[in-house]
Amino acid sequence: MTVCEAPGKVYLFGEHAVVYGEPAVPAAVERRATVTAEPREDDHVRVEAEDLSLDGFTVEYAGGTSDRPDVDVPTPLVEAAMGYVDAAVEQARDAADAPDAGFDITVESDIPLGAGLGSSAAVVVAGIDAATRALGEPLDRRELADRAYRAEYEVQDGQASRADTFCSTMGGAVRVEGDDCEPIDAPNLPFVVGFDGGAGDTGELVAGVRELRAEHEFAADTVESIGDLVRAGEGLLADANPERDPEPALLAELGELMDFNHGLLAALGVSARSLDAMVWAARDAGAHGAKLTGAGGGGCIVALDESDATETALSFTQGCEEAFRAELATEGVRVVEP
Ligand SMILES: Nc1ncnc2c1ncn2[C@@H]1O[C@H](COP(=O)(O)OP(=O)(O)O)[C@@H](O)[C@H]1O
Ligand SMILES: C[C@@](O)(CCOP(=O)(O)O)CC(=O)O
Ligand SMILES: [Mg+2]
Repeated sequence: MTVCEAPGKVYLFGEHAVVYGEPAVPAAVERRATVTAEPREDDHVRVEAEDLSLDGFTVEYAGGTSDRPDVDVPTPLVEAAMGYVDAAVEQARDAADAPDAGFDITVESDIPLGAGLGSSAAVVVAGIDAATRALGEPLDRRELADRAYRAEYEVQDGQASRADTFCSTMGGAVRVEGDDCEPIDAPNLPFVVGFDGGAGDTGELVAGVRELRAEHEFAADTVESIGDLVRAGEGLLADANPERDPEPALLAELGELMDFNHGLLAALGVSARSLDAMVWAARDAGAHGAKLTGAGGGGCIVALDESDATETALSFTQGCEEAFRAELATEGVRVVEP
C-alpha cells in the first residue's frame, strides 16, 4: 500500500490568463489530498472517494468504464469525479509501462472541491505519484508534474495550464508561463481564504473566457493586462527577501495588484456575487488586497492580511461558509507510506 499527499494552491495572480500563455504565480497551501494505491491481481480499478458527496461513494471499473457506484450519487458527479482519478491511473500505467495494472485507490482530501484551491491537481499529482510508486516505478518531480498536467489537460478538454499541477508537485510559490515552469523564492505571505461553500465549473469558465477573448479585442487586451500585472508582481517578489517576513510596503503593493487582478477577472465574467462580497468584506476589514482564486464562478477568494481582522470579518460575512488562514505549503507532493 502506497500513500502520497499533495497540496492545493491559491493564485497570487494570473489564473485564466495563464491558459493563453501569460505568466501566473500560484502558491501551494497546507490543505492536502491524500491518495492510497494498492496494486490488484486483476486489471480493475476500485476507487473510494469519501469526500465527493455527503456520503462519499465507491466505484469499481475496468478499462475506464464505470460501473454503478455503491451509493446513490448522480451520474454526472460520478463521471466528473472519475475523470481525474481515471486519467491519473492511465498516466501511471503508461509511465510504468503496465497497461493492465489494476489498483484499489482511496482518495481523501481536505481541499474543497471545484472551489479554486486546485483539488483536481492535488488528486492527480498524489494519484500518479502513489500509483507509479506502488508499481515500483517512481517518477522524478518534473515528470510527475508533466504527467499530472497531461491528465488535467485531457479531462478539461485541452483547456488547462501547467500552473496547478506544477505548483502542487513542487510546493511553495511557482511561476508558470506556457511550458516554462519554475519554483520561485517568495516570502511567507499571510494568505487568508474565504470559501462560499460552492463551486465553479472550471471547464465552462475557461470556455467562457476563451469565447470572450475571441469575440472582443478588449477582452483579449484584458487577458494581456493580467499578464502585465503578473510581471509587475513577480518583480516585487524578486526584490523581496524570502527569509524575512514581508515588509508592509511589499504587502501593500502586492495587495494592490491582487485587487486589480480581481477587477480584470470580474471583467472577464468569472467572478460571482458571493466572491465579490467576500472580496469587499476582506478589503473593508483592512486586507492589503483580495481576489478570487482559481477558475471562479463560486468557491474561494484569497486575501493578504497578517492580522486576524480579515478572517474574523469573513466569518461574519453573509455567503462566506468558511474562513481560514492558509499557510504556505513549502513541501509539494510527499510520500506518507512508501
Ligand atoms: N476528494 C476527491 N476525491 C475524488 N476526486 C476529487 C476530489 N477532490 C477533487 N476531485 C476531482 O476534482 C474535481 C474538481 O476540480 P476542479 O473543477 O478543477 O476544481 P478545483 O481544482 O478548483 O478544486 C472534482 O469534480 C473531482 O473530479
Ligand atoms: C482557470 C485556470 O487558470 C485555473 C483553474 O484553477 P482551479 O481548478 O479552479 O483551482 C485554469 C488552468 O490554469 O488550467
Ligand atoms: Mg482544478
